[in-house]
Amino acid sequence: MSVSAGKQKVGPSRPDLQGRSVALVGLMGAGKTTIGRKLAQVLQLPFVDSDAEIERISRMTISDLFAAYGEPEFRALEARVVARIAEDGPKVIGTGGGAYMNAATRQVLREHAVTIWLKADLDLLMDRVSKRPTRPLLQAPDPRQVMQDLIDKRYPVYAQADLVVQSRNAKRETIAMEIVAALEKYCAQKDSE
Ligand SMILES: Nc1ncnc2c1ncn2[C@@H]1O[C@H](COP(=O)(O)OP(=O)(O)OP(=O)(O)O)[C@@H](O)[C@H]1O
Ligand SMILES: O=C(O)C1=C[C@@H](O)[C@@H](O)[C@H](O)C1
Ligand SMILES: [Mg+2]
Repeated sequence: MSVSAGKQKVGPSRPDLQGRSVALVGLMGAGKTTIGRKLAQVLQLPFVDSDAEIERISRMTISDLFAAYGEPEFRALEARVVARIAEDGPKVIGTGGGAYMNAATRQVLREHAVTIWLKADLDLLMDRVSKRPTRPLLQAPDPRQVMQDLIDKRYPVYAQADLVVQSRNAKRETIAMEIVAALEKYCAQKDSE
């Protein structure tokens, strides 16, 4: 069976995920939500975004949750939501940027998903996130420095993901198909172990 993203037809087969989900991790602006949605179409799986799910359940925006309850409460809620999403059958999961920093969340994702780190450089991230003021951590006097600090702190942890795909200003379909190719290789190798 061949898979296609939009008009582009690429790749001979769909990865055999053996019931696992695919979870995208990485920093704010890397494209987890945007690419995740496209990837879900290609893999014919449901797409769930943990930030959107948190907003739906709480009926509050992420910014309002941070303001009303503080970051630690948000993180606790996020860990519960990601676990529930991951345990609930195969899908593509777009995680919030900080979700993978939680050790219990990493464990849940190890058990239920193939994790992909969408890696991006500072300029790309800043270009992307500067368009909308929806990310509370970046409502700071020097958001670029905040992002650099997050890169320093988080990249060694994101590096624990099963696969790394470089995010860049390429078509969403192109990045999604790179992920499919990486998944095919990864799953084929796992199956032969
Ligand atoms: N390949 C791409 N080409 C052009 N724009 C893109 C691409 N991928 C994402 N974007 C844009 O970059 C912005 C950030 O993307 P997105 O919201 O998917 O990031 P995210 O990783 O989910 O961030 P967060 O952790 O804050 O949820 C969005 O405006 C999106 O439209
Ligand atoms: O990187 C982060 O810590 C965050 C990323 C977003 O997805 C949201 O989950 C929130 O703005 C926090
Ligand atoms: Mg997102």
